[in-house]
Amino acid sequence: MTPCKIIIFGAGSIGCYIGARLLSAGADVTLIGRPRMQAVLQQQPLVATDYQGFRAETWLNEGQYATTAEAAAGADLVLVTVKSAATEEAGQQLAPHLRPGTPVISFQNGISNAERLQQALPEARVLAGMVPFNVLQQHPGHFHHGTEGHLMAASHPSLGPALPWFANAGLALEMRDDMPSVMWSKLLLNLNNPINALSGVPLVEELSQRGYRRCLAQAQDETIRLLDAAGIPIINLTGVPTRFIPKLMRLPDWLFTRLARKMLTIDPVARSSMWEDLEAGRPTEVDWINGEVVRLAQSLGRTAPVNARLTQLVHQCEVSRQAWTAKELQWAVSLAAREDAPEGR
Ligand SMILES: NC(=O)C1=CN([C@@H]2O[C@H](COP(=O)(O)OP(=O)(O)OC[C@H]3O[C@@H](n4cnc5c(N)ncnc54)[C@H](OP(=O)(O)O)[C@@H]3O)[C@@H](O)[C@H]2O)C=CC1
Ligand SMILES: CC(C)(CO)C(=O)C(=O)O
Repeated sequence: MTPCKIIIFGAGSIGCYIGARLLSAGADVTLIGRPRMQAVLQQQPLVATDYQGFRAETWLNEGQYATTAEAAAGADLVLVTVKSAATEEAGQQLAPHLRPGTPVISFQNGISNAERLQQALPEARVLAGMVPFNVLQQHPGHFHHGTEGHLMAASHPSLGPALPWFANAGLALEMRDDMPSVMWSKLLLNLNNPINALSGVPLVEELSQRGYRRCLAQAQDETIRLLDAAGIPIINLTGVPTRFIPKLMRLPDWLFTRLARKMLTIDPVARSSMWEDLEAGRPTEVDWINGEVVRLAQSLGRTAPVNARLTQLVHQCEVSRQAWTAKELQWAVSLAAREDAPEGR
């Protein structure tokens, strides 16, 4: 295989998991992250597990973890795995160290991260990427992949040397020519992030309650209408056709649990990355998830009251840490939709 120096900028859940898998396949990987993760990984191996029984433990040597972007010098590929609020800073720190044309994949949720990263890294070739699965840091240094799906990124010849390393690591990376559709279709699934974060319970427990599912269905329906108006095709990323998901969400619990058995084969401990942010007292990515829907609506001269309300509730929760029962949240979301409806509708 062609040697390929892979830098992962953002040693958190996604960065450490992907890094651990690539390292376990013998890839040349350096993680760039905070000193607190470095301290953990000096005391114990980096552990990656998945829901299918995979487990890898890797003791990192000195060169495999760095706390500053200088370590990115000579990179053949950079994966950016920081949260959306840190995108510009990541780009600014990496910029002086990358060779012109270096491929950089933004493995981040939301719509605009790759574009924002490209602005901060004008000499690099920034490509949008998509991580469909959930990764939770179960213990410090132990990253667990809890749901199905494979990685996708914008197709580009510069990724050629890296692809066999991903395949060997059991992390298929699919090249796509329709990333706007991939990213918006993933965002439709991420609309559950604020609901999961506000519920305060694991994903399985939240999705088992119809009230929470109805909130998700309302946010998704609102977004699908806007995507149709904007002419952005929606693709299927799970076993259930994406357009059918809101209908599935509205079913009564007894029927939902029967029909969505596969969707609920999520690890009982898995939660959304937005819940993790709230729990850690960090600002969330809600402005880059529901906020993108509000901006899309504005660009079309329309409104997105459900997504606007969820954005507002998450910002409140960043301060108050108030959890919402399914009934309370459903009431708040329905009220927002009704207040926005023109008279007589
Ligand atoms: N977790 C998940 O299951 C999934 C997440 N995603 C998406 O992937 C992206 C990454 O998420 P996730 O891995 O959960 O995020 P994490 O917060 O776990 O990881 C990001 C890490 O990068 C660090 N970091 C940020 N800026 C810098 C910097 N300048 N220098 C060094 N380290 C830095 C952060 O430290 P600090 O916190 O101190 O800033 C943090 O440790 C997000 O866009 C998310 O939405 C997509 C699919 C699933
Ligand atoms: C995988 C999924 C959809 C899990 O909620 C996610 O993207 C996240 O947590 O940010």
